[in-house]
Amino acid sequence: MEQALQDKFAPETRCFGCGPSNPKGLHIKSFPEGDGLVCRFTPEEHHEGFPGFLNGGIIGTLFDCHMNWTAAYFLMKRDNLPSPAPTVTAEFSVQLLKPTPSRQELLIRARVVEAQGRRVKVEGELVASGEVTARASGTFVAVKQGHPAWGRW
Ligand SMILES: CCCCCCCCCCCCCCCC(=O)SCCNC(=O)CCNC(=O)[C@H](O)C(C)(C)COP(=O)(O)OP(=O)(O)OC[C@H]1O[C@@H](n2cnc3c(N)ncnc32)[C@H](O)[C@@H]1OP(=O)(O)O
Repeated sequence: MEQALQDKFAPETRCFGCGPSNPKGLHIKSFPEGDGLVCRFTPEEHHEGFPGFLNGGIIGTLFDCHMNWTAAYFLMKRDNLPSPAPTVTAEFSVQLLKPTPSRQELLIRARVVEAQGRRVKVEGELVASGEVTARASGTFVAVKQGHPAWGRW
């Protein structure tokens, strides 16, 4: 199987949601598929909000990181960069449509809906057993040299 973008481009990073090197992180894995990226994530019991259902903040982190990588990968392709652009989250919002079951594999899809310069808008959805349980949208910005995140991935 092809490597996840996080493992291929940023194996040393420690982001709570997507850093492969954070021993306490979620270790999400994003893969290009169709016109966006997909991520499959199986929660653990300590990610629950109530028994059998996922905590809303964890859902937010899944979207935050996966949409961030969607923006970073989009900019890499658009601008012919050697690696994903160093993007940070400027804003994002999540709609929790129904409780998300936590004891199964979940699918998160994301795609770019608008891009201008360094700013990329992304939309995402979380699917459990074929049902969309949450949606999200966000704005991600590629940072310039001098930003605290520059060169830290
Ligand atoms: C080997 C290499 C491997 C590389 C591998 C890379 C992997 C890449 C994936 C990483 C994945 C990590 C995932 C971590 C996810 C976090 O946790 S990131 C941490 C949380 N986020 C932050 O700390 C960001 C804090 N905010 C900031 O630093 C700054 O406000 C920002 C977002 C960089 C923007 O500041 P700026 O660069 O000065 O940009 P600015 O000129 O003000 O705005 C640029 C554009 O964005 C728009 N914008 C700015 N802020 C906002 C906002 N809040 N809402 C809407 N639009 C906004 C502006 O309107 C402007 O739009 P245009 O006028 O150009 O159309």
